[in-house]
Amino acid sequence: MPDSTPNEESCVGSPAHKTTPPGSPSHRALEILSTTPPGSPPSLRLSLLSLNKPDTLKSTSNPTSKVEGNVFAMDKKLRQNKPRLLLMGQRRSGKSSITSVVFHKMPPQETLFLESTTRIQKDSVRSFMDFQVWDFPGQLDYFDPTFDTTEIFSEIGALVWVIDAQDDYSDSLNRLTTTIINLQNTFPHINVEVFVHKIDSLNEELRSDIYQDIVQRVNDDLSDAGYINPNITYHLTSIYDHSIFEAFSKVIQKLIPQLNTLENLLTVLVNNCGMAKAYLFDILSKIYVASDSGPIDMEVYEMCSDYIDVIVDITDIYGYERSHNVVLGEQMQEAESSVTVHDGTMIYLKEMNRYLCLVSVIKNDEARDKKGLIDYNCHIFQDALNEVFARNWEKDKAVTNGNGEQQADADANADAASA
Ligand SMILES: Nc1nc2c(ncn2[C@@H]2O[C@H](COP(=O)(O)OP(=O)(O)OP(=O)(O)O)[C@@H](O)[C@H]2O)c(=O)[nH]1
Repeated sequence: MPDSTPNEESCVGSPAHKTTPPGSPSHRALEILSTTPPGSPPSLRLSLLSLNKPDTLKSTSNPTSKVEGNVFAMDKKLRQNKPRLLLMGQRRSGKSSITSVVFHKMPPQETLFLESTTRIQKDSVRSFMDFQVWDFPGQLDYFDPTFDTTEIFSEIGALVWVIDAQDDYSDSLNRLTTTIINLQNTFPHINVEVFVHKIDSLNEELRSDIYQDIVQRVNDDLSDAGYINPNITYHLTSIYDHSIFEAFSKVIQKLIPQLNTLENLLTVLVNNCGMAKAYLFDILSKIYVASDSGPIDMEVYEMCSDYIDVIVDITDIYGYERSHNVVLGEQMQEAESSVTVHDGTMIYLKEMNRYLCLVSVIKNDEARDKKGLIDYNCHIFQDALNEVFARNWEKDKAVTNGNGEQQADADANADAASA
């Protein structure tokens, strides 16, 4: 199983120097572009301290019943283990294409040559959060007594049901509702995410009709079976545009316990820097982990997502090899880049750690002229972010000598082997 972790060495190091160290008087920099009263402490840190508490999947009810026991087990396992995304649906609906495009950078056209999946394909994704993606063969009946359904569904983060919108989807809907009904007894809290897929060749009107039809039929079937307001989210997707990344982002975000914290941090950053929008992206998959509280503009999102490709491509060609054991001294370790496009909009990208990068859009003239300040604020944001995740890779980073990196790689290989 390939390790989908982005390679730290593929990042471009900016020749710029680190700005004023935290704790210096210019900590007030955050306030210069903001309405925060002078002298306030950095609000990013305050947000972090007040919000950095796991707040999902808590249950105080009696764990003796089977269902409640499962909720507890899921809660515990999701925190300790890698949550699983199960990709299910009919044959040729596009499941393997989705994992190949999102997690393996396969160009969409090449999915035409993918062979049908015959056994469960398990991908282990190592990133800001480790998770697994299980691609099920379309014909598999996982409620067959020979399958251990508890084993399959117990550590599940989300069930992603892929429907080919260009085909007759009646059978797929029947299987979907049967699956949900079967799971209701043992795992009632599972997130079901329905991808109404292959919408690229459908016009707007047809997309909307098919979407409505699917939602209606699933709701009707489930309410006939006695389930009102099932926990299902629908997404219109295609591997030929950004919609599949957008949909996967939404699925992954539900699994991040720190999502509220991240969104608050980004909102503070955006407000203080005069940014129009900011996204925190997973560099390898281009899934966005969080964004500020402003509305999502697909055009801006696509621009930010494309910009990551530009930087990663340039890095592949011109980036330098970083030796694990060399101290970089004053030089910034993070990639950083900005470009101003035809309408004066600035796109600003900054690597946050080996997995995540911040991409923001700045339209405000005053803000654009104060890039040094934005750099500084992003450093504060970076510190806060790394505290939120407080992960092993940060410990590795701190160990600039010794074998920290090799140990991390060994861990990665061990994980991949066991997956
Ligand atoms: N037009 C279009 N075709 C797609 C899209 N996604 C996948 N396909 C095509 O759908 C076909 C089947 O895709 P697969 O990914 O192999 O389907 P699968 O669900 O994994 O199939 P099984 O392995 O048999 O279960 C391929 O020819 C893909 O190129 C999409 O978004 N739009």
